[in-house]
Amino acid sequence: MPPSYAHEGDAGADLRASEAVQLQPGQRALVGTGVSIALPDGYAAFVVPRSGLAAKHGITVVNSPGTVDAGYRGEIKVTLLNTDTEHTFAVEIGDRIAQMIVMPVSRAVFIPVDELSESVRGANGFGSTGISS
Ligand SMILES: O=c1ccn([C@H]2C[C@H](O)[C@@H](COP(=O)(O)OP(=O)(O)OP(=O)(O)O)O2)c(=O)[nH]1
Repeated sequence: MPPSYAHEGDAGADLRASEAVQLQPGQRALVGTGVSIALPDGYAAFVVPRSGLAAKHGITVVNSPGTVDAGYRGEIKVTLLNTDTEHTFAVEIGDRIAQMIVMPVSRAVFIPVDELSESVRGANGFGSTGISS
């Protein structure tokens, strides 16, 4: 089995294709990795694109970041998308198609309140900063 990380210090563990797929321009495909994991409670894994595939070939992950729940025991699959408008992209078995980042996560619970605490930003968003009034 190849090492999980391409280099010491990498945050993302390599996800490799367990099947060969041809991605036509604009086409997406759910690609198997042959990997199943059991994350500890309080952790999640996120499936994210590889920068090199994106920059060189326009290959991305449709649902990036794909969320792998701690309770999931099935095969991790990658929803690859070929954003290139001209070239078909060939995925071979064993190719590194994405990476997986494992992180501790908190689980949010919504609690209804009448008022929220004040902040400098308040309700301003969507490009509201850096504009002179
Ligand atoms: O890129 C991904 C994203 C998810 N999964 C697996 C692990 C995850 O735990 C499960 C469900 O993912 P998610 O919760 O995003 O799917 P959903 O569309 O909300 O469906 P579900 O009803 O199964 O939760 O699918 C993958 O293999 N790859």
